[in-house]
Amino acid sequence: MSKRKLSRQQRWRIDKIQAERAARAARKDEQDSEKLAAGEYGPEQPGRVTAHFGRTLDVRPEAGGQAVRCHLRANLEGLVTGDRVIWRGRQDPAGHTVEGVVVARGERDSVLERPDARGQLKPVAANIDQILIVFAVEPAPHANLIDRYLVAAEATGIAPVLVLNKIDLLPETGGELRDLLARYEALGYPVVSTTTEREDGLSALHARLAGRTSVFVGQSGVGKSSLIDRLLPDEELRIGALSKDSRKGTHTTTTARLYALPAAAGGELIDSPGIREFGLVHLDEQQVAEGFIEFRDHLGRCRFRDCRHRHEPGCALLEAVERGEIDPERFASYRRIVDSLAQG
Ligand SMILES: Nc1nc2c(ncn2[C@@H]2O[C@H](COP(=O)(O)OP(=O)(O)OP(=O)(O)O)[C@@H](O)[C@H]2O)c(=O)[nH]1
Ligand SMILES: [Zn+2]
Repeated sequence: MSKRKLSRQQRWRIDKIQAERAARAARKDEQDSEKLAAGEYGPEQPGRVTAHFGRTLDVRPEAGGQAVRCHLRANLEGLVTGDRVIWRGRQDPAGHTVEGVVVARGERDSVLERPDARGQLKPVAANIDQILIVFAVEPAPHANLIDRYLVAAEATGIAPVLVLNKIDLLPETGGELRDLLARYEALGYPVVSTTTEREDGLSALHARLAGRTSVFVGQSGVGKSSLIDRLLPDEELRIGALSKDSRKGTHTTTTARLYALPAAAGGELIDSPGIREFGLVHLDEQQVAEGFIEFRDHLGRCRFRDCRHRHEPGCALLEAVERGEIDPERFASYRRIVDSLAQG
């Protein structure tokens, strides 16, 4: 980034704005302390962040019920959708919780990050149990594309699940796609087939989502929106209402949102346009190799510590391919991804 020189005038203005902002936050925090001390807020209770807008966020009580608009104590930073928190609610005279204050953040099991405008990784959602990688009979996926998504998912430590959508378009025999999927099932990845064109087309997916927090990712046109619309029929209106809000300029950023699935078995979905684009992140060569799960047993066993698994003698990966322990197509796919890194 080019270094921009700020005039003294600009510098002064920025300092002034920042000072005002800090003073405002301190004032708010002081008011909170007074209210907390005066017992205006109820007891501490667990909750989960369902949306966030800067220092304001929506928290759904663990005990159930509607999300409550909350703000953060001054010492808390960087909360994202999906975070577990401890918060306290304030009730109006009628006994409705009207607002709240978040006092602590819970431990995170996992976090999904995205590069911001400056290319710096920023958390966008937390406590996700599985990444559903959606692909479809049409447009047909390349094996390499699936591998790219799997590698990106493995790098987050969150379990990937492959979702094959539009199976209504599948030819009788199943064809190449079935063989492709068998390869991933053999590696231990769960594969779920879906179609939005049949009444019961989502039953296997429902079973997968139950009791877990999931995100959907995948290429354009594979049917993510269609699947999510079917899973959250009641949310459609809410999403519509929200986008009307943002047109008025209330919330200009598109935050990730956490939705409870209406299905009896429960489960949660976190969704945002940014999350759907997941998979286009930059990884290094080591992360790519580790993202191929069947390589893991062989990594670190090459003769040369800095082996790049190309033509080096004593390369444990090449030997595993030779012995048939690693699928040559997966190895070729690994190569292609590493080569594309060099170009990017
Ligand atoms: N035949 C068939 N078509 C489907 C199915 N699911 C979705 N479609 C169609 O596929 C097209 C793309 O679906 P979308 O839900 O917009 O796909 P998307 O992944 O959200 O795409 P982006 O918004 O571009 O990321 C639409 O015309 C859908 O009607 C399915 O199960 N079977
Ligand atoms: Zn090697």
